[in-house]
Amino acid sequence: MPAPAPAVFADAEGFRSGFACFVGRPNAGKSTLTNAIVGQKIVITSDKPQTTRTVVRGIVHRADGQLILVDTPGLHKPRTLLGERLNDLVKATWSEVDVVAVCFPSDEKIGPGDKFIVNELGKIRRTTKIAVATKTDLADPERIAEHLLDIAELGRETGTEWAEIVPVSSVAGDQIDLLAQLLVGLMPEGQALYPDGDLTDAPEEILAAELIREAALDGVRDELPHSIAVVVEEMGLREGRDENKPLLDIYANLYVERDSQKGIMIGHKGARLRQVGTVARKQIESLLGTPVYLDLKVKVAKDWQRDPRQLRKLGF
Ligand SMILES: Nc1nc2c(ncn2[C@@H]2O[C@H](COP(=O)(O)OP(=O)(O)OP(=O)(O)O)[C@@H](O)[C@H]2O)c(=O)[nH]1
Repeated sequence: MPAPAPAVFADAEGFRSGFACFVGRPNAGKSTLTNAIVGQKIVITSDKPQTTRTVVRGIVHRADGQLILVDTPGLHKPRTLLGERLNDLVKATWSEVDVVAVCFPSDEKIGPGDKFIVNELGKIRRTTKIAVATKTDLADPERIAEHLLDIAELGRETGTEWAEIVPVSSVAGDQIDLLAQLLVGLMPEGQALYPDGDLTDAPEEILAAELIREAALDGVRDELPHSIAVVVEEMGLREGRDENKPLLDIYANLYVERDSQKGIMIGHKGARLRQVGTVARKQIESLLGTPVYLDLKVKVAKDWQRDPRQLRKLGF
């Protein structure tokens, strides 16, 4: 991780800086909201629950402050060792940030999963909590009003004091700027923590691996999404290229848990893997701004979600 360097606003009076994280049950829209606030796709999203596994920071630069967003996996009842590790990661993050924003999707009623999260969050006393009603484009005004009341009620029931309750839509871009402004206002006074213009401090290898995983998740079903892990083994500019025509070589392995899954990932005559590679390559090129050569291989790491040694190897 590069050392944070002070930015131009470092000495501006009244400048605020700090850390916030979005939490919420799987699929609540946390990653999409992170990308919307940062203004660029730095976190992968998908319609499969529990997509987020790594903690990636998004950095929001505003005239009045700098907001560092930490993305966390959805908290859920753990069924595997991976599940337990992810839950631990979530709680460790909560106690380290200045503000925790709990996301409640407006198109769904508040349920036991949300209560579980807010109760757990209540145990972390000092952190400021706000509630975000996400996906308001999927609900009509009456439903949103009812949802906001339910969120306030959940706060009362669990003894949680919401510093704000904010409805937003990442897809429609509604109230995103307001949310950023409110979050910055809740940060402690202090100088910028990252250089101006940096959008994330996640290493490029991690970003590339995540974009490959996102492409691989598209169109797979059942338990296969959870079985996919991607590791970038090697990444570097190809030597001997003209300075104006760089090419970034990326060698990555896509792990699944069983031979049958390997077959599905590769597809008929390799068609599916080629498609995943093409989609991922374009996304990586657009994020990093360099043409990419992507060498993607599918490997089997038998039952890796339950095996401590393999989990470590895959970065968990
Ligand atoms: N219509 C609409 N859909 C949204 C909005 N925000 C997110 N979604 C969709 O909801 C799904 C889940 O979004 P994510 O951002 O991946 O959710 P998450 O909370 O990060 O999910 P996990 O990583 O599983 O914890 C995706 O299909 C998104 O496109 C929104 O504002 N409006």
